[in-house]
Amino acid sequence: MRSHEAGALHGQAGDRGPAWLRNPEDPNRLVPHLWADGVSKVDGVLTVAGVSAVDLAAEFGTPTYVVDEDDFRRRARSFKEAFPDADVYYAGKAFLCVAAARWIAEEGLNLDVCSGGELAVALKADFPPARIGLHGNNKSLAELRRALEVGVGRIIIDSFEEIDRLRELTAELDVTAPVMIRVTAGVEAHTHEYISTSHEDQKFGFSITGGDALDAVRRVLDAPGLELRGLHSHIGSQIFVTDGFEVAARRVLRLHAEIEKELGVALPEFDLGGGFGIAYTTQDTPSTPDDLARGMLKIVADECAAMGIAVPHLSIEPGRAIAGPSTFTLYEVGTTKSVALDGGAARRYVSVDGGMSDNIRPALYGADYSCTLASRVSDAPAVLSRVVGKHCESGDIVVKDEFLPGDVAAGDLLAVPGTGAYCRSLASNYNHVPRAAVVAVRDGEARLILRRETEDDLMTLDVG
Ligand SMILES: Cc1ncc(COP(=O)(O)O)c(C=O)c1O
Ligand SMILES: N[C@@H](CCCC[NH3+])C(=O)O
Repeated sequence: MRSHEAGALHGQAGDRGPAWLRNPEDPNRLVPHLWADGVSKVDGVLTVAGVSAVDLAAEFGTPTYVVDEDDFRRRARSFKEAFPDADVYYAGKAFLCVAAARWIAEEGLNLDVCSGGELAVALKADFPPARIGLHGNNKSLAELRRALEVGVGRIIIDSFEEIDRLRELTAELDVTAPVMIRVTAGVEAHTHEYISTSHEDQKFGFSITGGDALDAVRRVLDAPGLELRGLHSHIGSQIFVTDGFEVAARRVLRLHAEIEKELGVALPEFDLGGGFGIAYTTQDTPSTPDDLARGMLKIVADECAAMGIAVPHLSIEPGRAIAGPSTFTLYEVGTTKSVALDGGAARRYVSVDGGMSDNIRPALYGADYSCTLASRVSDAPAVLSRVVGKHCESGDIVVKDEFLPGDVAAGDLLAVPGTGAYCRSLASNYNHVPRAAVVAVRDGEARLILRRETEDDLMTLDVG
């Protein structure tokens, strides 16, 4: 893992020099760590698990998210193997559909859902409810009721109102709800402000320093239908600097120990959350699950030993680190333009047939991506290019700066790696563009797992 300066924004624009200061990479070769295991180039054509991008575009159209199923499964398994004594909850908000939920179940992971909709997908996939955790800072009564009725394994409480709602619902349904309490440890996660969740001034969790966390613990312990399993801390997403996890673990374990000493309750569990960063560009060098496990398990063990408490049963919630690298988005180029810049330089704009409706992350967080020509070999000199979408926004950027062969033209296919997390799940219908399809590829076979929306789908909602 590379070391970072505190405060740098990783995977977001601004954490590295401008692309034009870097050397262009050979456009006919891939930088392996940005792509799923099964992806390579054969005579310039991108292939995944033995299927060519040209064939995928012909069969499924573009834009399409293409998942290397084995890569997704391998990443899920590698968290399980690195944390053998912990429960690994895949964070479904990163990407969820029935097929993905089944892969997660088959690889032995648990599932974190954060809405009634995600819960419904999990249930449609026959995901065992006891292995599901329900998150959310504003769960509705209906969502809580459904979770209790189907018997989810745990509900992560995020507000005082939720404690009252659960108290009433558990009495009405005559059930006991296993719960965790989400706390904010007051740490800086060194990621984009919008995906940072453990500083004090934000909406998630109960503050430890402000005393709400202990208050929530008392109230839950007082509620007859609630069984408090432990504390939960999630400090943010796309994090590379592991100090944040360490500080948070220490602070939460101190509260855990205080609960044992002051209230006489030894909580059996502790959830460390997710947030592990992935490589979007050549500048990002993420930790492996093994690295993460070594660091996090040691901190927990050392801290518990220092405080004289038993090590609680741990859980983690990786989302992006499982789904993100498994997928690339395949686009077709429609138009190109060269624009003169101050100082005599030019920028080449390459427009593709998707954009912020299938990947809002560049517009929302200034996130940086890379891309490659996927449909042919090219010997044309590389030109600094900006890949943009088809939406009516100048911020509709897919890849801010990339060296692409100067002959890229209408009809070429481009592929953007690392789009498995928070792209389809954050997709929109902006400009009434139907949401893109998701195709899983394994052993030379491509299978549609989420079909493309159609204009008819959009019209069904418009009741005139
Ligand atoms: C509570 C919780 N757990 C897990 C995750 C997954 O985060 P990531 O996809 O960065 O691993 C999130 C999202 O940030 C979250 O809010
Ligand atoms: N949507 C964010 C991550 C949020 C994680 C959920 N709390 C991203 O794309 O980076």
